Amino acid sequence: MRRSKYRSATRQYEDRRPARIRPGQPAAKPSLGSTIFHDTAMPRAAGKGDWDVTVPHDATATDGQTIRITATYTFEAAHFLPKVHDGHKCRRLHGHNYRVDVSVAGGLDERGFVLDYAELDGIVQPVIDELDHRCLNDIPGLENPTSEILALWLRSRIAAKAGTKPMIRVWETPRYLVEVS
Ligand SMILES: Nc1nc2c(c(=O)[nH]1)N=C([C@H](O)[C@H](O)COP(=O)(O)OP(=O)(O)OP(=O)(O)O)CN2
Repeated sequence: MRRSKYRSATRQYEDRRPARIRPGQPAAKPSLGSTIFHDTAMPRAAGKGDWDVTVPHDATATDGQTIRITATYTFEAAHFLPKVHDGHKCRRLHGHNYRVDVSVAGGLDERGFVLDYAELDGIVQPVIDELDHRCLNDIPGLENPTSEILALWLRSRIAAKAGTKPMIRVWETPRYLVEVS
């Protein structure tokens, strides 16, 4: 019973799926009070009917709100910092399990998305793959791969592909974070 409901809801969703939207494309403007989501696959609260999510006001965030989505990526890489002093431990080759958070802000499109997470992944993951299991110093632009320079490098690569400037956070370790916006 639950499975057939799910299939039916999936078909409904696919029928209503909008055309692909590029990042930075102007947001559509839903009318005030419009219902943006209705999914019969969602569980129902007893006696309360289907769950409708009703937009309480203009969903395009033109009233000063900032809506930002963030996706997190990880990769492992080696590096050394050639510009620190001779005795600094980070001058020696060593490795990190990096975490990168990529955030994009904007108005909502007709789907109610700033950008589909999957579209963001399609832009960012190939850039992350260029870094994974590499010595960062070998990559053009990362000859001195501090977290700060890595964050700037990532921002410029992702901005070129996305058409919008993301906020980047690079975690070299769970305690050390660089943020560029
Ligand atoms: N502002 C910055 N300072 C430092 C950077 C940097 O990119 N920007 N990088 C380093 C080194 O890469 C270093 O490896 C950082 O990690 P580390 O000090 O090793 O931190 P750990 O958590 O790994 O420390 P342990 O106590 O050795 O486990 C240094 N500074």
